[in-house]
Amino acid sequence: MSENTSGADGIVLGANQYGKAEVRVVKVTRDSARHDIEDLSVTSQLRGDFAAAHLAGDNGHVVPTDTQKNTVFAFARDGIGSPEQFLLRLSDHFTSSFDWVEGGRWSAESYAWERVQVDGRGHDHSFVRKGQETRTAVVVADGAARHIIAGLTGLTVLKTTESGFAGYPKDRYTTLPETTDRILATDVTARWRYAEGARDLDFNALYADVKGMLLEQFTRGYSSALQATMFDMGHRVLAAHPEIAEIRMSLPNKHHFVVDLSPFDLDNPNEVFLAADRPYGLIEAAVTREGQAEVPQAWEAASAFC
Ligand SMILES: O=c1[nH]c(=O)c2[nH]c(=O)[nH]c2[nH]1
Repeated sequence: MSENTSGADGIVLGANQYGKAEVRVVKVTRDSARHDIEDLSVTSQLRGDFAAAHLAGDNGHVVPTDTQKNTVFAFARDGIGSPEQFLLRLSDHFTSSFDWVEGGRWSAESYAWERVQVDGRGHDHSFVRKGQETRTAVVVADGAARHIIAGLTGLTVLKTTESGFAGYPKDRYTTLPETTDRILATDVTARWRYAEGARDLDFNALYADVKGMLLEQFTRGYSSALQATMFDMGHRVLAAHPEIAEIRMSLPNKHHFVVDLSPFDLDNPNEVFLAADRPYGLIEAAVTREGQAEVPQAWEAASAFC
């Protein structure tokens, strides 16, 4: 019986990974009376030779998920710095400590806090959760290679004009009226992959800059479709940042329908809308660089195993 075959019936173990999911770690830095806080949900997953555990009940290679969780807390003792650096450190630790760990996937969500304002000044040790987006990071280790994907999700934006949708094909099922003045609203989910070999970047500064560019580009000019606005947002980021190889976005088109107020003898010059929650358009694309090699294994791991 080969190592990954369960028997003579030809049924074999396929790709696998395992670890601890959603380790909620909060690090307070308290070198002075003015504290800082970092708040993460970290997932650690190991890949390598774990066939014996699945096929023979032999746990000799199974670094417990409990140990993976403990390692997250122990490493946080030294500070987190940026989610990307923290995940890189975890990836280096597990792949160098255990011969049979050939790679893995380490991901994090991070939640931003800001100081409570008291008398016009940010409080030393009281914080209020920032209600905007969640920052995301994924490090995939594949032998010596490290794929780093940063991102954000839940960045809700809306513009009340300078958006339209016209010029589309019509068939017998088309009822949508063309418009040159509509609300454009979406929840931005974006992930961007750093170029190979990028390890020592200022990931926090890059994150702030990319988020700012996505927001600013959303405001700019007339949007002929969410597709065009999405491409412009991605283009802006890649043009400014050579260290970013590609960016992918998933944008729900959160429809706002003008309500017909004529039954009440009222006009409605684009002022009263029904904000529909579903169905919604879903506009997704990658913005990348011509001639650049694709790295499907990094993206496969960015979202989920299955
Ligand atoms: O920006 C848009 N893109 C579409 O593809 C589309 N389709 C649709 O019905 N409305 C819109 N709006």
